[in-house]
Amino acid sequence: MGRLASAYGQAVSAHRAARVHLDNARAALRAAPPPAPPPADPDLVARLARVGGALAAPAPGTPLTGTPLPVRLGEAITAGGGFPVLVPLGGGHHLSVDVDARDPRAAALLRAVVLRMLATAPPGGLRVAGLDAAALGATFGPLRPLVDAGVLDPPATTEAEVAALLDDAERHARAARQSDRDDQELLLVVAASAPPPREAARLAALTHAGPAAAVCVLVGGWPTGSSATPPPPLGTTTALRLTPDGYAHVGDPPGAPFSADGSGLAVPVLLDGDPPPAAVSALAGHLDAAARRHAAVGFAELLPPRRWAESGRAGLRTVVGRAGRDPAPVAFDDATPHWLVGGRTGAGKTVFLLDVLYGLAARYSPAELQLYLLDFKEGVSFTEFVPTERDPSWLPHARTVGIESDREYGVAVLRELRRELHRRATLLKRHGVTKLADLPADVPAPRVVAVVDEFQVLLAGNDAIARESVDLLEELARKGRSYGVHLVLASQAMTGIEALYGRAEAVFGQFALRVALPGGGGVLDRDNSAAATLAVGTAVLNTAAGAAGADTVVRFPDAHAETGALARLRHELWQARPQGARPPSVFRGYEGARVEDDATFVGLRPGGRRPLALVGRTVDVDGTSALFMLDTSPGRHLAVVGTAATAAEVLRAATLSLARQHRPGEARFLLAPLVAAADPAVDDTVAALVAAGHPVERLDAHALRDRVVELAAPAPGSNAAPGAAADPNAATGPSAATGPAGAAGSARTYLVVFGMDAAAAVLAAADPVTFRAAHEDLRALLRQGPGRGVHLLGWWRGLRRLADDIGGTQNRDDVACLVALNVTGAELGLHLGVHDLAYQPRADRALLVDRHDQRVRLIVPFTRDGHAPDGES
Ligand SMILES: Nc1ncnc2c1ncn2[C@@H]1O[C@H](COP(=O)(O)OP(=O)(O)OP(=O)(O)O)[C@@H](O)[C@H]1O
Repeated sequence: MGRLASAYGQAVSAHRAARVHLDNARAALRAAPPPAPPPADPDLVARLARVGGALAAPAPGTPLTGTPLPVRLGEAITAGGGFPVLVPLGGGHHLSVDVDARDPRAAALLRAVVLRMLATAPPGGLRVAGLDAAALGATFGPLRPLVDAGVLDPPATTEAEVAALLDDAERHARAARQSDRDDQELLLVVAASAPPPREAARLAALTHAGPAAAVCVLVGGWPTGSSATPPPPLGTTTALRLTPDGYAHVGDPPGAPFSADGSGLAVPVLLDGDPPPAAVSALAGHLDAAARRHAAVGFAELLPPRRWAESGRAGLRTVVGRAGRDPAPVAFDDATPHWLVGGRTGAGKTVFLLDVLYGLAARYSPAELQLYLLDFKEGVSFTEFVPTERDPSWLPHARTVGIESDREYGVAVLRELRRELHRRATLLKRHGVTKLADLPADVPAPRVVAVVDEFQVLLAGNDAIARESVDLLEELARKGRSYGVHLVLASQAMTGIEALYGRAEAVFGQFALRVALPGGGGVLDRDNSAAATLAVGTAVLNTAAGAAGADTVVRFPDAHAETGALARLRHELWQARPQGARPPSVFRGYEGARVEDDATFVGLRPGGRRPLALVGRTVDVDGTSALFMLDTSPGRHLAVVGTAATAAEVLRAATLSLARQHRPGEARFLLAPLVAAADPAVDDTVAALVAAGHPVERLDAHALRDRVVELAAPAPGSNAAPGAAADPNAATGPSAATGPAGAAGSARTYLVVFGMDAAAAVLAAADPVTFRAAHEDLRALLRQGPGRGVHLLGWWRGLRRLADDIGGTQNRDDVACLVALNVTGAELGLHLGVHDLAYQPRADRALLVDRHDQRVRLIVPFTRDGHAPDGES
């Protein structure tokens, strides 16, 4: 109230100042008395007095769009005395002056009217846009403080700027007509001079648009009366003509004429002059503070009065900020099932998504809403939704969260969503309905919102991942509407995505809601420039898949600036989580994997029938353990291939996981550290095996050869010989646990070779007596060893060397378990005889291939803390 009173005070002082000016002007004119006023017309005087009474009336804060506001232009000079002259402006009424603002009287009048209207409008209720090609903006110079306060746009002076201003005004008019409300912001277009014919016609059209368009035009240089090239007619406009004697003639205001015959006010009018600079500054200061208060949208505005009170059955709705002074709603429903969000980096995309996600999470319980969150960029977009050491809370709606995700993880999430679609299809069929909304109320069916930030990463490159992603996105977009699965695809660049193998329309046609943040105009139609001038913190929402004319500009709160409020809300929702709720499965692309943290590893116990060799964490939705089952089939051996020293880490993890499945003495471990790069991993493995009580033997290349020969053709009577332990899978009970390290009684033998290729020469050398190379024994061992409980786990530093050892790629099934590190997809495809193997070698990733069950998986290989990911041997 205080603010309003003060605004009113400003207005009154501006009026007073104008009076002082008037008196001064009068004094100046005294020497040249006014033209003889017409004989006193009691009727006119009475009418002017009535209108004059209204001058005191306009209360500050009066909306200017619904009904016109009487605005003072100056004082009528009559024989009976002076009266203020008021004309209606706003509410669909306009003003023209016959000379342009290069005439100081016209310029001063335009400025005075702008100031009066600003002083009367509610804060944020009036925006002023100026055109001044004739004086290059000088007309608006004295109003500079209003530009700084953000209520007056810097005047348009060039042809392009004038055209852009008119674009903006027309957009404003269309949007206002659509929203059709009384308290709509009024756009005051002040043309200091008439623009060229094309633009003049557009300006004139605005005056015909009616009150609902919420535009008021003040234009100078618009001749009245006859002229060789008459300008386009204006609608609902009071025409002002400056007369050479220093006075003005005021035409009849439409709807409230001064004259009965259309001749206008019959007395000369002394126009008000410039408002004093102090009044301009004071008003600007007031409006600036008010505008800032008005512009700041708080995070609290996005939240509902009660948590989890809404049902998502018919769709999801939230508030994302403000459009003008109103809450800006957004929805995932039949009309806008999927969203496409664009904005250059730093435009506030993450903030916008956080606003939406928290808004939804506060309205809908986890029984109504599930979130799948996927981010491909470096950053922290969704980290706050997952538990950390510092903050154990998580968002109970979140099912999966991918941070700095791999493309393979992205595809895994999309596949999981497709499975969800299929589950829902079955559910709907069972209930005989075709839409989620038609399911009986007691059937739980939460809506799913899947957010993919920087989704263009998924589609980059013409590879198998890109092709599968497009297929999945298309299917999800097409069926998601009926099944309550909604996509939000966000990107900083739409270029390149448009191609989408010619299926852009099939995919993006379903994305009815477009959100353009600064620099994100690419999500709108080519001819829709609504996002061209956005500032950070604002966005264009378009509900017609980007088509021009369906745009709403919204301001959304800076969630990053209110981390405390966000954390409080998250904790509140976390505390309210349903009993038994599990935290989301999290994939952090930058994080290594430790076998000691693996749930399967922790659960391993002696006594299992088929030992598992754990090698890493699968890049999938649940981060499942990547493992091989070492059963008795020929070829159940592990080859880790590549020059990266990570291979030694993988062998360590595999060995330690196998060791957990045997009681001391049930298995023996023969370790051959043949390359220096493996030494730290070997030492650690040996220490762990010994500490667990397992027999361990270290071999050099020659000892390795001897063992290979021995294990390929075991001595009669050895437990490892055929027949003695016919089924090693069965020989894991306590009765089989005999003998110390290396004893013949071991039921399992693991030959772990760190740098198998370093033994190639020794294995290839022919025995001087038998002329047989140990390579042949190796191949026999590979085929027959598993049946006798003997498995080889080896690191080969290249695929060629592996192929040489096994006797050519045709024997590839003799080492059926493969972990490929830094070998190329093409090389690997050649080795495996597989075309189109999408694998890009990179740090901290490996490809798991199991020849026997046709498994191919991207994994994060197990390493120890401090292991340098791409350390090459
Ligand atoms: N509504 C807002 N009001 C004020 N500042 C904002 C608003 N939204 C975002 N910002 C500011 O803009 C900056 C960038 O925001 P944000 O991190 O969301 O951008 P982004 O588009 O996700 O960028 P990137 O893609 O590079 O991560 C932040 O510093 C943030 O505080």
